[in-house]
Amino acid sequence: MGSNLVAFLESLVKASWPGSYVVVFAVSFFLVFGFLLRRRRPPLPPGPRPLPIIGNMGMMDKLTHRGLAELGKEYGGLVYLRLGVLDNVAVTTPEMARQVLQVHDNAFSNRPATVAVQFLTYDRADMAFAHYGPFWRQMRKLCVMKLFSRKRAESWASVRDEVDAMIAAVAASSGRPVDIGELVFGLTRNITYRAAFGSRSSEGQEEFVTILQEFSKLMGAFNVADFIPAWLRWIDPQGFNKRLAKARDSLDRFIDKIIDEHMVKRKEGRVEDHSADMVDDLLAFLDDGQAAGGCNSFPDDLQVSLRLTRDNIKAMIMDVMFGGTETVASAIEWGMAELMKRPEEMRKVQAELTETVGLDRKVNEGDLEKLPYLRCASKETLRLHPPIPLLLHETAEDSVVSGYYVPAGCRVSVNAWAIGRDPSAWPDPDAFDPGRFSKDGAADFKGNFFELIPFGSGRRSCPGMQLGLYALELAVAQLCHCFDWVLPDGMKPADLDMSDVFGLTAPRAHRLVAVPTPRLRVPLP
Ligand code: HEM
Repeated sequence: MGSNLVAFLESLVKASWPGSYVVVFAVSFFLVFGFLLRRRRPPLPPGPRPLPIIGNMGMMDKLTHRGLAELGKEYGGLVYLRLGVLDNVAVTTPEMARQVLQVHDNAFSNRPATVAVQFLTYDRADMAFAHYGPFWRQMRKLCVMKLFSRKRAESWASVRDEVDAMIAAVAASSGRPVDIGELVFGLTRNITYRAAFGSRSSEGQEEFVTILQEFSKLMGAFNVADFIPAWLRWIDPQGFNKRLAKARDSLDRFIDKIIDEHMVKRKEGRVEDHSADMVDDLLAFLDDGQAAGGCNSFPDDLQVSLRLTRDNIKAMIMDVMFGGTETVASAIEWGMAELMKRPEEMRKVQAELTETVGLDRKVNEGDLEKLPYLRCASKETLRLHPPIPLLLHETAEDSVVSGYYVPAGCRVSVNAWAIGRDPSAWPDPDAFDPGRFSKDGAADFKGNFFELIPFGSGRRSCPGMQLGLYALELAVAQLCHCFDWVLPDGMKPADLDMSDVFGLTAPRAHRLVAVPTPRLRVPLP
């Protein structure tokens, strides 16, 4: 290759074409400059040797939280993989997570998006996939101050009411096996649906669930287009593009109708602050010449510059549905499964509930902060089973982390699952032991304790954390307080299967089924 190039340059000079000296000089300059630059650049992080063109695509089955944790043990906390044309780095230790999410957070705060995600989020018109920048900052403010804030009565009321409805459904099945997985997935879907659209009608919900399922399949599917150069994507050998267009059309039809109904309600002045849902909140920013007014009671700095399109509103609603449904459902189901596998831990949680709440009423919101062991059990559940096992980030610029070069546009997977089970951070890391948190007061989710990052840390951390924790703790508290549970068909706790499946979230591979019997002295409604 080198000798061919030299021969080519010589032939240019021999041809004595007037421009040839300029071409020879320019090519030589760029070769020497490129060589010097690469020599001065620190090495890429260690990792398995990539093959020409396809890189490490032969190891696609390793790209799960478990597979990447194994690679981390072999190569260290920062592992480099090349997938087709894409640079990838996996982060598997608390210290490397701190480097990426805190020390170099400016460079690591973009989000990667597959072809499907890009299309289904209306070209990153949402917050979760928006690149870090002014638009994302304004959306984030809107979420933290309004959509998911403590003051937003409708979201919190929907958690309370829906948990009560779930407890009534369990009471009606007393003495018979209950599919807890199915139950809690329905619970969180109802909570987010109602918080987003204000409606409890199950009629529209079924259509919406079908749309969500198709979105979820498309976002998680393997698509060749993600690994080839952009100019070749039109080939679309798997016929993905048609399915993507159809899925987005269905969402357009569904949400446009809801937006239109909400706009009529706003025009007629029928929206009040306390009953506003997320569509109402977002419509206050719609760029249709009639923004503001109605239920808009935002802090001044938010009212200044945020103007949304219908696409922004649709994409944002999908963020809430995806961000708040499977994550919370998976955490509740794992929490209940761990407590059933360790009956002595279930007894400790129930003893605390009996002592604090008594057996004559259900748990209410105010009780939660007086239940420290329940909080420890929630932390332990999220340590062992972070609902989003890989936090997906992308670099905005070239960086050097712990002496290794990470190029701009590199996809970064921070392995929250591996970090929660890192043996140098957690003694006996695979054991469910809530008591470990009673001793360690520093272990919280505020973002500075990198050994425990189920909600991420830093700029892109979860804005729905308070709402998610509230739903998780209220549901687990209510299920443990109102009922005693045994596994069906004489199954022993030790036989309960605890395997998971890998996707954007990591739910249980097999749904948790158990038999409830009432525990309170008062009848449940
Ligand atoms: C147990 C419950 C939950 C867990 C464990 C969880 C976890 C996470 C994680 C790990 C991230 C990414 C952090 C990062 O990349 O560094 C995230 C982001 C996000 N979550 Fe949650 N989440 C939960 C509940 C919720 C709820 C209830 C909502 C909304 C109602 C929500 C909305 C979001 C959104 C919109 C983002 C994107 C933030 C951004 O990119 O700036 N999450 N969540």
